[in-house]
Amino acid sequence: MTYLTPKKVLTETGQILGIASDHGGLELKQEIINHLQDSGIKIEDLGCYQDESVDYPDYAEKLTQKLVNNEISYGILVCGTGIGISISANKVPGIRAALCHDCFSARMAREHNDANIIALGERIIGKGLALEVVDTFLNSPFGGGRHERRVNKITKLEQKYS
Ligand SMILES: O=C[C@H](O)[C@H](O)[C@H](O)COP(=O)(O)O
Repeated sequence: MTYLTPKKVLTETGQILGIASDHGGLELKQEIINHLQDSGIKIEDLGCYQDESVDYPDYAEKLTQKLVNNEISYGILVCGTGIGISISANKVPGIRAALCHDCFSARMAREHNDANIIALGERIIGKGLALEVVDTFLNSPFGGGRHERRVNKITKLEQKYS
């Protein structure tokens, strides 16, 4: 079985990519939105919209709810480190949020883990690399095969402990 990249899914079907951040990720969120503007991908910005201090679990929830309701197909989350917002997102069944600050991790997150969200930390990564990491995530298909068996086991763990 061959799998499509997130970018192909999003551009060929018109499905939506969600993006959200807390105040610590606000600037990088905007840079990512600007970068993807001419990519043919429809983006929904779920906030935050101002630099006043907010709580990252609230924005992880806004985005993950849309994903589990099939209103968006993939997501990008940004906070200061990417840690809090990815931990929060991964509490939601069906979410596989991968914190990635390099292109190899971004590719593996898709190929091996079928991640549906990439998380980044604005206080950790520069804009140039962050945009390449996002592009790598969007252009990497799931590998299937042995990885599918393992991803199915992640789902089983969620079912067992929820
Ligand atoms: O993991 C958490 C994130 O990095 C937050 O963006 C960070 O904790 C916010 O910190 P502060 O309230 O000091 O801006």
